[in-house]
Amino acid sequence: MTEIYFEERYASNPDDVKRYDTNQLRKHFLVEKVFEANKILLTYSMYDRFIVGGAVPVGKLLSLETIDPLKSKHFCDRREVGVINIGGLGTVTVDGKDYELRSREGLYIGMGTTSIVFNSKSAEDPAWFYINSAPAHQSFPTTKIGQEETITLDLGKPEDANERQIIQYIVAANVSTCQLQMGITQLKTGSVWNTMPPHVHNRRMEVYLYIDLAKDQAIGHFMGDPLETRHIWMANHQAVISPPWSIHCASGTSNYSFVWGMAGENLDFMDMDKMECTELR
Ligand SMILES: O=C(O)C(=O)C[C@H](O)C(=O)CO
Ligand SMILES: [Zn+2]
Repeated sequence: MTEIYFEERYASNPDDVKRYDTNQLRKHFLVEKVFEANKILLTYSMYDRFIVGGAVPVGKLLSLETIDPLKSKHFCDRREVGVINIGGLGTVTVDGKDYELRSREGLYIGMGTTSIVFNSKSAEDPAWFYINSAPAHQSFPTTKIGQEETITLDLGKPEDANERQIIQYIVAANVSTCQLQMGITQLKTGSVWNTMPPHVHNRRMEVYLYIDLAKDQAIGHFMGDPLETRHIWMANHQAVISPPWSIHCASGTSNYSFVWGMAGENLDFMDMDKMECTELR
């Protein structure tokens, strides 16, 4: 029996968030613990009913079984799932079929799947499976996204300290998906700003998981109404929920990467209402 822990997060009204103090901001939007050995940790956000979590199998299998808030027999009865491995070599077995995932490889799992089992090749270097999930209306085939199947966009400039690569895994151009999109953005050495100029997309919520950040470094993540921004200080392997009305961008004390995941009204990755950085308040 797999130990699955879940937490539920309700959606907040932007007018209320203006009055949140540091602890309230962290309680509602920060996901401090995403990964724990031999457990599946999940956070169910009411923003687009997006689930974010992690599975780290160390010397045993972990099975993504349903959780009570879903009131469904299987986790994927009404949902699709995206997985990106940020650890060592591992396998995801979907309805009996093995998908081997190296580090930075991804998997889309379609609605109607009845069994999802995570395994690591080695207990010394376990796989770290990062999980995103959203409600689905149609069953699309389970599809592995190797690094060669990703789409890379080069953005930013070193002189603006935001030179980075957006690596798209689950986007409509390469995987059939109902509403879930996922990818990784990697900042070049010396660049610290992601998503600058920032944007909102009222049609989609988004979650960022920060990775590749050294232990003695930190991320200052900006969120909120563009004219009422707030910040949350974050560490490596923490995630942050961005409501559809909120900007989501950060500066690190060094370079880093992050996994982004989105769900909502459309699959148009470029649907963003951008702000000039000089307009932010
Ligand atoms: O650095 C960036 O720019 C991003 O990675 C942007 C995210 O992908 C995003 O916010 C997409 O809506
Ligand atoms: Zn975004």
